[in-house]
Amino acid sequence: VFHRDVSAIADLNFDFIVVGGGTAGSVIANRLTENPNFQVLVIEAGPSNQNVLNSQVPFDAFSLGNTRFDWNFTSTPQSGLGGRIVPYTRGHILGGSSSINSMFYTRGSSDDYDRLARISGDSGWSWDNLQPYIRRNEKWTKPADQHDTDGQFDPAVHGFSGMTFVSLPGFPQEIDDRVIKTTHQLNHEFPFNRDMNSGTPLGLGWLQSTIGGGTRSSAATSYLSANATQRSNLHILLETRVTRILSTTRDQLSMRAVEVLSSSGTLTVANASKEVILSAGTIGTPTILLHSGVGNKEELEQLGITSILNLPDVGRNLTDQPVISVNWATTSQSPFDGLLTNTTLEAQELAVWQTNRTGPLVTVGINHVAWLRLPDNSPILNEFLDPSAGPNTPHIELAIGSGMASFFPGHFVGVGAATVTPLSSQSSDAPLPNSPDEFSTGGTVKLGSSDILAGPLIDPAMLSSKFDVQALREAIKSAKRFFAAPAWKDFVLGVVGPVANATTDQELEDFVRSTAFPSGHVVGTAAISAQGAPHGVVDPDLRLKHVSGVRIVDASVLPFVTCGHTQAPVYIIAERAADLIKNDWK
Ligand SMILES: Cc1cc2nc3c(=O)[nH]c(=O)nc-3n(C[C@H](O)[C@H](O)[C@H](O)COP(=O)(O)OP(=O)(O)OC[C@H]3O[C@@H](n4cnc5c(N)ncnc54)[C@H](O)[C@@H]3O)c2cc1C
Repeated sequence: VFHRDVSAIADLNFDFIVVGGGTAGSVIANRLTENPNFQVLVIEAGPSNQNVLNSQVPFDAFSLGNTRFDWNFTSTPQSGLGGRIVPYTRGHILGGSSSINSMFYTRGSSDDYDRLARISGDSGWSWDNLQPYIRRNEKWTKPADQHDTDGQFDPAVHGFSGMTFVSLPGFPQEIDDRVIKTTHQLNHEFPFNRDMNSGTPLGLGWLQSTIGGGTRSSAATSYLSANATQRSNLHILLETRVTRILSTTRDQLSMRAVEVLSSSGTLTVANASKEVILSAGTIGTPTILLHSGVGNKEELEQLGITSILNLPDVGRNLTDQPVISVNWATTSQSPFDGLLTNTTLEAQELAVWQTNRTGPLVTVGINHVAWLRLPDNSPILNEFLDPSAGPNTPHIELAIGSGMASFFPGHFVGVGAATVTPLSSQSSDAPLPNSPDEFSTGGTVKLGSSDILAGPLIDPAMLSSKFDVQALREAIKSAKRFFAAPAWKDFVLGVVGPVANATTDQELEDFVRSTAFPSGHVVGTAAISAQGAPHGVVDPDLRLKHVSGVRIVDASVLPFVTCGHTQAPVYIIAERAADLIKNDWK
């Protein structure tokens, strides 16, 4: 049942209130309302995803930033980026960031989850024990062009009856054969990996995406499809912002109420008899907690916010993967090159998409990804403690695409390169921890004022660690080796843009610092830690530490970023969280 006005729920009683109808919030809403005895309210700040064409057409994913479907946050000036302020895109729409993201489906490595189990002291978060939840989420389906996918994935590691569609690329690129040939020619550096979601992502393989039938499959289209939203025990209040969570008894640390700002500007309070579940994302969740007086006591009091609980790690340890892009000119004659900039061709292809959900618009223009480790003898790994979760975990991602995905007209191939295990250190003289599991990054979400409507101050401390810069530098060198393979002879001409003339390490570093941007894979601001640990924000069962009635379920709880894109980990965490909550209220 959808509502747009807070008055519509005034007379209703809820067992659970889910704050944020995003990736995780949609999972929780669906799974809890499978129990007809649970009355659930979801409060989402953004509008409905219904009929938002750009959220449906995969190729249009990039057009959703800087619109009303984005919170339109920006970072604080980043000294690691030469003082630049960078956009901080976050979904402001039902389905949250899953309604606006690039749809890569990457679980990360088995090492990542085993590390989470180690950090939390809860073996329930290990790779093996999460397998049922991975399968509950995933609904593997054929690609839009129905091509033969034999050898392009491993069916044994996939779920076929879950909720969110996952498929291989549904439109061929002219470079596909050359990419695969390169895995043979440069087998040592870029070995073919049949399935990057098997727990061992290293190597180069076919990208899997949350796309089904040529259309984006988001948390809203899967978990909040009509099947769920027709349930009389599920209420979804759209275009309504939660400003704070509030104490409900004289015991300040029982917080089962939320303060809600309606679209017309009035403040009201809604109560949950069982739990409030914060699923407002890595930026939204700490923002709400800080406004509620849960955070660093001293910092909050300086802003005039009454402290309810001194929990200094709220908003700390914000971790994001820095990305750069590098392009090569080619001799291609492909009509689809520059599609993003050719409005006439894109309109024609949109008509094809609208008629039968095929054509180049069924992908984001990337068909392959390479996941690479820095060599064990790399000087970077001598200088820094290896930040990866283990030997099956890459440090670098190269997303490889033809000119289709290029932002300029012309004929190109390109890579989006990321440091997927960033360190972004607290300060250059911060002592090294004893083990990588103890790393905490220097990124933060803070408040600049007690005004509940003032935006958060987002500081990802991007490229503040030399490791992150050096890994990106290695990524560029690796991509150059990739396109120098014989497979690219007579096709690839040369690197374009400012990196073309960058040969020394300093020149490459200058390029990295002047062009890197955040990936959107931001985590860590309400991190899980072991039961009873003095640090962290939530216990292993995702309850807010020292508080009753509040759980956090979203990307903010990840204490470190998994070695890939983060929506699959969020779906997996949310599926298990739903089970934990249901079990607690049997
Ligand atoms: C541009 C971009 C591209 C990305 N590409 C990929 C990709 O290709 N593959 C991948 O795996 N991951 C990708 N990601 C990351 C992935 O989408 C996120 O990690 C994941 O969706 C986060 O889920 P979440 O539940 O934590 O938050 P979200 O899905 O962002 O949900 C939070 C929800 O809470 C709502 N909200 C926030 N504050 C309030 C409030 N005060 N009151 C009410 N509602 C509120 C928001 O509007 C939103 O709907 C991308 C992210 C971005 C931004």
